[in-house]
Amino acid sequence: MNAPSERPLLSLIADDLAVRGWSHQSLALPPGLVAGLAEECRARAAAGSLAPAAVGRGETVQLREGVRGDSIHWLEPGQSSASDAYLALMDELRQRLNRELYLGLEDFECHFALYPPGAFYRKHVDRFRDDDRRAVSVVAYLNDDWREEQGGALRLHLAEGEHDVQPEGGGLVVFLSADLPHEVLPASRERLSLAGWFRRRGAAY
Ligand SMILES: O=C(O)CCC(=O)C(=O)O
Ligand SMILES: [Fe+2]
Repeated sequence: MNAPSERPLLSLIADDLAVRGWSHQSLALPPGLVAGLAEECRARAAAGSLAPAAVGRGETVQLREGVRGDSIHWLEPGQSSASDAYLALMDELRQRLNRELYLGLEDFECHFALYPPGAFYRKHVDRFRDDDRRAVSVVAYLNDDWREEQGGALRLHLAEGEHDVQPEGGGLVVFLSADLPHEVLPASRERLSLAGWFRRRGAAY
């Protein structure tokens, strides 16, 4: 087994980001972690602690069902062992990206997202107009046995055309937040994920 500092997966992601600005790794997360995170997300949903997601930030924040239909819960350190394990892995990735790509990533913010059947997130970029700290986006999927005909793909609008990623449990998508328009297509079943952002220090106003 590789020591954490040697994890080849993290280097693959760094290489992809350097070469083309995005990376998709299937089976990136251990199955036990995926199961624990999915269970936590469902339990929080059942307890009513997911809130309808907003669009924008600060004074421009808006709830827009016509834009995105997911409900979310922000992760806090110490909230559960599964969440802490995920945050620890993300911190390893942050350090690796800084070491290999000199990105100067300072912190990570991340939320569970639950898209009910039919929900979608229209084409967007993740960097806010009034806050440019988000540098790298990371989405982890928590869905067992996803089938393509169930919809729910993450559609990346790349310079060379569209590329669809299925939200299969354990998969991880990483991309440069400022550069890549993307959208979540509606699905016929519930769709669980973690969406997060590595941030640089910056002048938010
Ligand atoms: O869940 C996904 O595949 C992407 C979600 C997304 O684009 C976002 O939350 O900004
Ligand atoms: Fe996004």
